[in-house]
Amino acid sequence: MSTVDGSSAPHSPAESSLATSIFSAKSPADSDGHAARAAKWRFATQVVAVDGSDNAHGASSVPIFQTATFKGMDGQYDYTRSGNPTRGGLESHLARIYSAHQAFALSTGMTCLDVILRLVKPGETVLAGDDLYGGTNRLLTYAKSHGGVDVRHADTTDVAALLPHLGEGNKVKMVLLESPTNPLLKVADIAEISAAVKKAAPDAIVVVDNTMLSPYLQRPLELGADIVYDSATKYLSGHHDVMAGIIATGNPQASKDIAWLINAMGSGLAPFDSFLLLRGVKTLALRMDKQQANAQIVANYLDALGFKVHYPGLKSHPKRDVHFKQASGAGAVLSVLTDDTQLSERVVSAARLWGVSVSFGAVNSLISMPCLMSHASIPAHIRAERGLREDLIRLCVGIEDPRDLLDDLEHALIASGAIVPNVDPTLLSSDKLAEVFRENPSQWGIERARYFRRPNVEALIDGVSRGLALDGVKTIDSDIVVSAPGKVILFGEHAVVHGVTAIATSLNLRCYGVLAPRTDGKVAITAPDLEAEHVWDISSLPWDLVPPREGSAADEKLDPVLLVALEKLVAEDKPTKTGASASIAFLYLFMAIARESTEAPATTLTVSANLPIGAGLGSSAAFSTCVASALLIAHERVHVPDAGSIDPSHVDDVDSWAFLAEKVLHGNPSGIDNAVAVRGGAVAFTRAIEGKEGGMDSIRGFDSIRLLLTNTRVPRDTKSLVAGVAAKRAAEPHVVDPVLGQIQDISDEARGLLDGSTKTSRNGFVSRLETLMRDNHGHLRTLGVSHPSLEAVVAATAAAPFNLTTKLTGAGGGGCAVTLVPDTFDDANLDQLLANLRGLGAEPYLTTLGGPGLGVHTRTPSDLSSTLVAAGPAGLASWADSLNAQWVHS
Ligand SMILES: N[C@@H](CCSC[C@H](N)C(=O)O)C(=O)O
Repeated sequence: MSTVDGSSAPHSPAESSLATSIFSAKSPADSDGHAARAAKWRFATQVVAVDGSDNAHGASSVPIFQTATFKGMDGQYDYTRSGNPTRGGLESHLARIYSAHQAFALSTGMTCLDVILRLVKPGETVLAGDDLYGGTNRLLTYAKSHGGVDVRHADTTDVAALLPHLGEGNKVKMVLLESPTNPLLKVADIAEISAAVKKAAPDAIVVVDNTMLSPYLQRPLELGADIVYDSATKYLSGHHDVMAGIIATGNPQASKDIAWLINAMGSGLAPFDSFLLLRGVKTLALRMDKQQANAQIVANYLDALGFKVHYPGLKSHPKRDVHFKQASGAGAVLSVLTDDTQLSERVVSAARLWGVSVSFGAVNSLISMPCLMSHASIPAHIRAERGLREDLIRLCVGIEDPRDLLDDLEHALIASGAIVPNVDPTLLSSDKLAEVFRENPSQWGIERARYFRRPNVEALIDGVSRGLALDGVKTIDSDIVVSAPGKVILFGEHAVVHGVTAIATSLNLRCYGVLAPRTDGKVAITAPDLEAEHVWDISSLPWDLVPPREGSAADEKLDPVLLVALEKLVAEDKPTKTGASASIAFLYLFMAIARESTEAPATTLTVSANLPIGAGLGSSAAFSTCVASALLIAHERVHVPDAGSIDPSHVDDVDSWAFLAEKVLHGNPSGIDNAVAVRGGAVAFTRAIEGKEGGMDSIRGFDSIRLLLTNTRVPRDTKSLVAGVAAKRAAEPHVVDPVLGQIQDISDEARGLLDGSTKTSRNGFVSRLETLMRDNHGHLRTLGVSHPSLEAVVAATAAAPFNLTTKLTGAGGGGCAVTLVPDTFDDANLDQLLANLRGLGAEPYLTTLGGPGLGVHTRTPSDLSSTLVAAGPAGLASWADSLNAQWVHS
């Protein structure tokens, strides 16, 4: 019985708990920070790294202290019932991998439950699940009949079903859960139940039997449970050559109580068995990965044959989302119904490679009939009441080659008559199936199974292997952190449609993205501002549809077939329109850049922006730039220097991919928004029209200027505003054409000011820009695209003492206005102006014009995704600053 850190272990044999491990009692010197690094080891490392360095002879595995007694009166150990170094070594190791305060090794899983149940006094209540292992049910029944304990059962998949037992007047001392349950694989929300119990019955403890998953896949103490136990006979030891049980406790009181009971009862694990368990546990992660991959293959196979399969790894599992919220895998036990008990018996008897045996968790696969075997001790009528059907077959999957497992299972299914291979589906028409269903619903399940053709086993295995990353998942080493700015059109909106040059500049309101590694073969997007939250198996994406491509730049056109396939795929999750567009754009780039599934890195992209979305300020281009740059960096197609700026050819590549994403989002964008988002500064854009040559020129190097950006919050319809100007031009060319000419002059002059070819002082520069803005706004008013809400902002900013110049930006008809704020403008006046604008119902943002484009953080600490989301739009700027300003830009 050992503490994780060895610190609170008793030192006198006279005390009840004596089991401080010889391996954790003293810590080796930690001059190189080893302890801090070791604390971050992943599970597969921790489980192997048994700390055996402190034993007297340097034995590299924990020795077996096969002794009942220890000499002396003041040593650490006196009697093996109270403590033994081999058991102590095991317990120290397990405490760590369970994230426990203390761990205890006992003789079996049922001994663990026996010890734990002794915490309940006569008259107190144990509230347990309604699907639970037969031995658990037996011991609970005994506690009721012989110990005066009030034992109740409820459906633990529904926290509401537990609440009536927990409130005032109830004496619930213990809530006992399995998740997933044995054998129906029902899932309880451990965190939700633990929180509900703590609230409604603060003195009650939550106990979880974690045997079905082991601590590798689920650690209930981290979810709020007080005590966890496992039958270590199963996954922990892994070879069915030792019986053992583990109790892991989450707090000092539970540890103290359990330690006392184990010593008093003498239920601690024997030294030789402790050694066997310690040996077995080292391969837990390795075995479990293979076992659950095989289980997924078997579950998919039976599901494809039309059987009702209970397995949290199947999409049809009703609590799949809850399961994967609390566990990192579906486990390796599944159960299946045939609708006919005798048929099930024939299937089980016909299996050869699958051993007919109770228990699970060993490296070899087992098949059983729970009602006749592991759960036979539950009376038949109670089994029926609890939905445990007699025809249920339990499959406990091992590490064999899955092709042999499927072959043996298929042989058993055919031999028993459960399936007929490769029946021509036309022989069993859907009409015929409907008829069978009407006459005999239970026969329908079997006929339906017959209807299905044999699944393509190789494809099934391949898909699962890739999905679960058995062939080595491709991912990235650490988080990739990128950012890109929004934009405003400073001059030339609307006129640009008619061939006039428009000038857009970047803002220091930005979108930030973190691309983080995953190890599960999936790709995900989390963009709360865009309502995008999706995860996909990489292997399930439509890779066959990715168009072939040469070179590093993106295609000019979107592939319509891939686009439609992705639209359908994303629609399955019923997203909002914005969420769907963002997800499709991300997936399109994810696939088109990778080209093949084997090249696609398992990652999660998390995105957040302090830029208003859908206000004409280039938020989608900033998003597209973040997606494109993060993915290109992940594929090492864009290299990020430690200092200086990103290579211009790489910047061009990012721009081409961001433009492609913009096409997914907007159909036919001009490209000006992504050009600004990628390059920053300003861009002069002229559309090729009526034989006139177009072009896009970057303008860099001008000093940024303070800008007040005011969102009127009046929604606008860009299409009809653009059409309105075209109609006006057709009707009144004598009015509109001269206006367009004057706007061209404004853009030309502004370009000269921004690129430095027109020399002037800083004040002259700002004041000339103000004049040009005032003129341009007047022209836009003439074109009919202003709006009372915009004119109210113009008036509010022009009023004394502010005297500032404002112009609408973008489509007009509402939307946003921009106001230049000269360097000398008084702060108190600025505060007053912001308040006045808010008073008009508008949303003002103080920002600057002309900041940098694409930014990439050069030395990224890990786990930034959650802090990015937690920062929220208002905290993003300080979040970015907190990354020590180690950014390089385009
Ligand atoms: N005869 C035994 C059956 C043990 S079942 C073991 C294991 N927990 C399982 O679920 O297979 C008994 O009655 O306890």
